[in-house]
Amino acid sequence: MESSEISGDLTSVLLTEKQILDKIAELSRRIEADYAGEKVLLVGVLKGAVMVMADLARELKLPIDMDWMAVSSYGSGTKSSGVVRILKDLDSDLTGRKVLIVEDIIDSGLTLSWLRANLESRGAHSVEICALLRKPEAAKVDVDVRYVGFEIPNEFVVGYGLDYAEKYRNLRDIGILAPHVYA
Ligand SMILES: O=P(O)(O)OC[C@H]1O[C@H](OP(=O)(O)OP(=O)(O)O)[C@H](O)[C@@H]1O
Ligand code: HPA
Ligand SMILES: [Mg+2]
Repeated sequence: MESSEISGDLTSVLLTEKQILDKIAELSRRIEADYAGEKVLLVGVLKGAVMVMADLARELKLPIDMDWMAVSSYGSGTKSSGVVRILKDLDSDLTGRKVLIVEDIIDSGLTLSWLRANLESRGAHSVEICALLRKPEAAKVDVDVRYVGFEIPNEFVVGYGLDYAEKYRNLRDIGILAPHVYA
């Protein structure tokens, strides 16, 4: 995307590509220490988590499997509907697996609290969460997250996988979406 096309759509850049990649490296070192000698199943939550998943998976010096699930609670707006739908299920059997859910953002927490319960009910050995971003002020339910990259203010953000109406996912930085875009 041309920066001239989107510069007016962002109020500011919140996190640069470098800050994001440094954080993913830091989280990877913690994950490697916690799962040393074990095989982890990374479960990426489509579509927002594709960039985090791609960078985290390549940064981790651990044997991993990767699988994907697509759930949606936002439709095309900026508010969670609270109703989580499975759009695409996992291919893997979770029995006895050490599962690490990889997410871009925890906003209300509704998606992840539902997803964790869903995956736990499939007989996984453990289900932990790695989320690049969390908005503490937006939490509607408490989610126990082992690995969090950044706590961010309660603003709608886009880029690095995060969209508004399917746009902006390919921005390398994460920026705050200008209210005029969705007003
Ligand atoms: O904590 P919550 O309030 O539940 O919000 C977080 C979820 O919402 C977004 O996904 P979305 O459902 O918009 O789908 P997408 O990943 O395809 O963009 C985001 O990627 C998280 O998965
Ligand atoms: O701030 C956000 N940006 C993009 N997608 C999202 N899904 C939940 N919160 C957000
Ligand atoms: Mg998502």
